[in-house]
Amino acid sequence: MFVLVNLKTYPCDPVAVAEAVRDVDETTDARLAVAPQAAHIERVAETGVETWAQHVDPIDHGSNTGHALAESAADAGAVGTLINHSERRLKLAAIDGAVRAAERADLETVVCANNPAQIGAAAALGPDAVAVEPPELIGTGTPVSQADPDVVEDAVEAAANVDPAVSVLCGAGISTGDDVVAAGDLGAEGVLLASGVAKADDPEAALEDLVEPL
Ligand SMILES: O=C[C@H](O)COP(=O)(O)O
Repeated sequence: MFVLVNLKTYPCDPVAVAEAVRDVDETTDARLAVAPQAAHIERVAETGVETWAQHVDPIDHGSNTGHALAESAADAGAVGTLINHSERRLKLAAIDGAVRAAERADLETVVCANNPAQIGAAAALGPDAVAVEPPELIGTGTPVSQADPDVVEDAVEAAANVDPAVSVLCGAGISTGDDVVAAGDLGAEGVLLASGVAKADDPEAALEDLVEPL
């Protein structure tokens, strides 16, 4: 299972969480990675943890003030990027452009979507993976794998119908090892999570619980 920890803009210490993710990664067969704010990518990557960007824009080098250039994320140490997170939505053409920009910079891609229909559309754009996240469950602590298992199974089916090479993650409310196991049982190859680790009093203990059954 792939466990991707998104730090969003939570007021955690990104390096401390990164070190916790790195240390727990060394204890498990699961693949762990962390997605900090753009300004923290370099410091986080220097810890040795697998580091992802939270977003890149559909742009190339040039006149694009304030945009996130895929090559800059890669230069800072990112190896992948989220695209179209529920909190950073893009229009379809921009999602396509962002996937192409990430490919140009050799970044792995996870395109997020709200529901199975959007997952099918996202898979058609050829990312490495898609992540289904019902927005109403994000940050609630109520795991999508238990509260809305159909959305995960339907997302897995929708992606497979379009492109079986695109793997499926699920996210929203996931904070325990049981939640991750449930996600895997529904066909997800990984989970995207944030508050369960980034807002935990002890992120390393939260991560240990997440990977314990894997
Ligand atoms: O990127 C992470 C997702 O939005 C899930 O967030 P959450 O784990 O806080 O529900």
